[in-house]
Amino acid sequence: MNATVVVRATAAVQFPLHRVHSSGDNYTATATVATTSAIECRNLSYSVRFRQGNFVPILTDCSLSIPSGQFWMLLGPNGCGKSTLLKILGGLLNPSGGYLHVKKPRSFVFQNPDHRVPMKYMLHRCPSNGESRAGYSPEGQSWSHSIRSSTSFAYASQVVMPTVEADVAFGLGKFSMANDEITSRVAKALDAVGMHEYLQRPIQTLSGGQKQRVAIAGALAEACKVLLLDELTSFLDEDDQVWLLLPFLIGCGVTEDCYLMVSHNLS
Ligand SMILES: Nc1ncnc2c1ncn2[C@@H]1O[C@H](COP(=O)(O)OP(=O)(O)OP(=O)(O)O)[C@@H](O)[C@H]1O
Repeated sequence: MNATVVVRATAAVQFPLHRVHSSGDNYTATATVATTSAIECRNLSYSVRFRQGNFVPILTDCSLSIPSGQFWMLLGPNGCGKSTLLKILGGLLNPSGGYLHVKKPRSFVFQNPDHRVPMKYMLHRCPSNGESRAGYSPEGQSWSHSIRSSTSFAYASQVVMPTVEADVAFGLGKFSMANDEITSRVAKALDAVGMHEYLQRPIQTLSGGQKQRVAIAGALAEACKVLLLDELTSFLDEDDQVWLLLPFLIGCGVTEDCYLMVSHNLS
C-alpha cells in the first residue's frame, strides 16, 4: 500500500494525518492507546497467489491503531489497497501475516449495493437463513432461497431481501430477538439514514444511493462497533455524502461506541 493516509474526519477537529505504514517508508499510524482501539493492526500483509504459483504482495507491513467513537477516512489513489485493507478489517479476507484486532460486531458496506458480494459476507451478516426474523421473511422465501435461484452459489447481492424493512431486519436473524426489539431497531436505523418513509418499499424500486442507505441501516441495526464503508462517495450524490449522514448516525444513538471508516479515492 503506497501513499495512503488515514485521517480523522470529524468536522470540528483538525485532521491529524496518520500515514499507514507502507513498504519503503517509516510511518506508522498511532492514533491512541492500543487498549481502547476499535481497530488495531500491526505489520499486516496480504498477498494473492497467481495461477503461475507466484505470490504478489498487495499490502506490506501495514500498521494502524484507531479508537472507538470516531469517524476516520482512509485516503489513497486507485489500486493502492484501500478496499483490500477494509475487507481484511471486515473479516472478508484473511491477512497473510501480522496482528489484527477489530471490535465486534463489525459491518461492511460495499461500494456498489448492486454488485454481487462474497457468500462469506452473507454468512457473516446472517449465518442462519434469516427465517428466525419472525414476520420479516416473505412466505416460503428466505435469503438462501433468493441465492439459490441466482446464477452463482458463491455470490449474493448485498441488499438481499424484497423490501427495505425486511432487508434491514435481515442481519438480526442471527440474534434471538423479540419482534418488538427488531421493529424498534429497524425503525431507528432507517431514521438514522433518512429512509424511514421507505419501510415497505420494494428494494428494486430504490435508487443506488437509497440502496446504500439501506445497507448502512442494516449495519446500524446490528449495533455494530465498527462500521466499514467502502467508497460510498462514489455512489452517493453530494447531498448523500456520508459526512452529512454522520450527524444522523451519531444523533440516533446507534453509533455511540462505533468506529466508522470510509475509504475514499484521491485520484
Ligand atoms: N484478487 C486479486 N488478484 C490480483 N490482484 C488483486 C486482487 N485483489 C486486489 N488486487 C490488486 O491489489 C491492488 C489493490 O486493490 P484494491 O481494490 O484494494 O485498491 P483500492 O485502493 O481500493 O482501489 P480503488 O480506489 O481503485 O477502488 C490493485 O492493484 C489490485 O489490482
